[in-house]
Order: sequence, then C-alpha cells, then structure tokens
Amino acid sequence: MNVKKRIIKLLGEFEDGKYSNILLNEYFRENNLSRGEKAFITEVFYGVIRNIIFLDYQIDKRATKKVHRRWLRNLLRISYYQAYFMRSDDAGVAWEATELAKQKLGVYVGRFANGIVRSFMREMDQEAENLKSQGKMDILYSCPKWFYEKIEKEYGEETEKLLKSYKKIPYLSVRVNKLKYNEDEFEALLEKMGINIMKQIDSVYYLDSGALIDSKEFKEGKITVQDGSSYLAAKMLGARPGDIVLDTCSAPGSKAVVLAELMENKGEITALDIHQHKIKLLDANAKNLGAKIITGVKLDARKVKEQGKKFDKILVDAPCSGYGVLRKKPEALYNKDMTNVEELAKLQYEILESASKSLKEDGELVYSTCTIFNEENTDNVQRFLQNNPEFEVVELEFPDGVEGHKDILGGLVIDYKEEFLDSFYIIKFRKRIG
Ligand SMILES: C[S@@+](CC[C@H](N)C(=O)[O-])C[C@H]1O[C@@H](n2cnc3c(N)ncnc32)[C@H](O)[C@@H]1O
Repeated sequence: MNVKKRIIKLLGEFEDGKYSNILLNEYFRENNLSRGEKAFITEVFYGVIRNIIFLDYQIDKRATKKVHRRWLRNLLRISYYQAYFMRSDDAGVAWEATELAKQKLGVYVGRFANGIVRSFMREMDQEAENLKSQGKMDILYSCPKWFYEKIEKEYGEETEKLLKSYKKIPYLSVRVNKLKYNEDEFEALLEKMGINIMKQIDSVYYLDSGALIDSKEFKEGKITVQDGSSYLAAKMLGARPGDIVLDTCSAPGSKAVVLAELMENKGEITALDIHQHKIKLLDANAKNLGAKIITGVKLDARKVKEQGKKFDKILVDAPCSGYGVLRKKPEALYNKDMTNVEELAKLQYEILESASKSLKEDGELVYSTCTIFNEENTDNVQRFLQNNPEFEVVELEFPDGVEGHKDILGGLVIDYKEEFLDSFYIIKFRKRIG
C-alpha cells in the first residue's frame, strides 16, 4: 500500500481515540515494512499530531467550504506537514496529493487538493511570520490557548524556546537490563548493527536508530525501552538488596524493574496500580526482564494502609498531566485543561500523604512526575512538607550531563533545555526518627 495512504489510515484511527504510541507499535508489528518506511511513517504521523492546530488553521483558511471528510483532511495535513516542516519537494508533494485525492474522490477533489496545497506552499513562510506578528503563538506552536497563556506566565521570555523544544522529534532510548545483559555486550551489538550512541546516562542509551526494537535482544528482555529521566527517578530512591520497597503507582513497571535490578533481585517490591489490566502488563514486563521480587497488587494508592506493612523505601511516581513527555506523546497537549491539572494535583497529594504514612522511620521516599507545572510538583510538595514536619528533603546531586535546575525545595527539575531526556520532577524525602 502507498505509504501516505497508510498514514491517512493511522491518523483516522488516532482520531477515533487510540493512543498514538500504541497505535504505531501495533501497526509496525502487524505490517511488514522496511526501516525507511517505518521512519517516514513515524515522522509524518507524529509530525501531523504535534502540529495539528497549525495545519488545520491553514487548511480551514484556504478551503471555501469546511473539509469534513476526514480522509481528505488527513491527506492535506500530511501534505502541508511535508511542505512546511520537512521542506520536501513542493512539486512532488502537490502531485501526490492531487493523484491520491483524484483516485479516492474523483477529478474535482483532485483539483481542489492541488489548488489548496499549492496555495499553502506559496504562502507558508509568510503565514508563520504573520501568526507571530499577530501574537497567535498558540496556533503557530499548536497548543491550546490556556496552555500557551499558562506557559507564558510561568516561563516569560523562555516560552517560545520551551514550545519549540517540546515539538522536537524524540530519540529512542533503551536501558541495558543488567539482570540479563551488560553494557559491553550491548555496545558490541551496537557496533555490529552500525548504530551510534547520541547520549548515555548510566545504562540508558540514546541512539540514532530505532532498529533495535526488532532485535532478538529486545524480545529476550536484555534491553528495554526507557527514558533516562524515568531511570533516574527510580535510581534516586537508592534501593539496596534486601530492602522492603513500595512502588505506589507502578504500571507498566518501568521503574519497578530498575529497582529490582538495583536490589539484585533481593528483597521485596510491592507494586500497586489502580487498574487490574495494568497489573497484568506490569507482571508481563517484570517476567520478561527477569525481575523476580516484584508483586503486583491492584489497589488505590490512597488506601495503602490496607497493605498493613511499613516500607524502607517508597516510590510515588504519581499519575500526572504528562506535559514533560510531549515529544513522545504529543496528544497529551490536546486532551486536558486546567481543571484536569488541578484534579491530578489533588490526587497526587492524596497518594503522597497516604504513602508517607507507610514509610518506616529513617525511611526514604521519592516523589516524581513527568510534568512541568508547579501545581503538580513544587506546590504539592511544599504543602506536603508543611503538613508533615517529620519529613525532610534529601539533597540530590544533579546528574552529570543533564540539563535542568533545582526548585526552591531542592527538587530536581529536568526541563525543556534537555535535548534528550524527558522533562521530569524528582524530589526525595527522609522520615526523621522519633
Ligand atoms: C506515571 S504512571 C506510572 C508509571 C510507572 N511508575 C512506570 O515507571 O512504569 C501512573 C500510574 O498510576 C496509576 N494510578 C492512577 N491513579 C492511581 C491510584 N489512585 N492508585 C494507584 N495507582 C494509580 C495509573 O494507572 C498509572 O499506571
């Protein structure tokens, strides 16, 4: 099948509500595509989602009647994306749009597609300038108006840099699972496959190719897809062999398996999640990676007392708005508003409060989120510290080679300046004795 027709189909399914990453992974599993085809589909599919507000604005501006047909709108979005963001050959893009529209919907629609694509191509650079000068930055950077205004309030002059950064294409990162494999073996594999390392954070490697996803080593659980920030949040808990650990919001278990590795599969990890189907994912993930000390339990972390147990170490990797991982999950930008952020902040606070009661004296707790707003990070933690004076912040070293800053409480903020790692908030507490 023509590769653009494939992307049109995928975008249609995305609009029906499927998650972009799940959709694409499934599609690649079920269809036998070359490396080049996969790379092109990934770039264009995600590129359209990342820039959908800008693309639709430009389509609607040029169409005399609203383009209702989803298939046609997606063809136009793809063509505009290729022209403006990929700087693809104009004649080729316009010709293919015309041909595809003609085949599917007839000569009249073919001509319409040709006209509307060519007019955008002539005007696109001026259009971007106009949006800037008219202050329509939310359209230029495809984000909801409330989000733009909030970012502008919090980040001031850095706003544009932040938005540009979160629209970038992410690198694939994988972690070497030391329960089954080691870094020397992995680096030899990279050399054999001709894959280059772009950045390394301990056993997490950012690579210039996604080819490893199809490798035997990946299927065998010797390597796993994981971001450096996610790995660091787990590492910073400092879990040691023999510890009794609680992971309150654990599925699909990416951090729990790091904890198991650091604990050398000795001790206990109770891994909670509110959803039973996610516990299944967690169990499968732990099994595949050879993490033997994880027990998945379906439980609302606000009822952690029901475990009737005290823990040496607790990880609260709270459910959050996910704005720190927009490069990988761009749709997170479109499906929430400030009310959701406030609701999440409340839930996070309740989980943190509840978990803290199950920590042993002198025990340590890490609170982390993959988002950027103070409501879910510093403000929440400040309130927690005020209400729980028996907790103190443990100083964390900012990891070498990672961009970001510390907040007023000493929490690590891996921010938009970081080109490779997801944006994350990580703070650690100790419960004082007595
Ligand atoms: C940020 S994700 C966790 C990611 C996980 N720690 C990892 O590294 O793979 C948040 C998780 O919290 C779960 N969750 C949401 N509300 C919860 C609650 N009240 N109690 C326990 N888990 C909850 C969600 O189902 C989701 O799997």
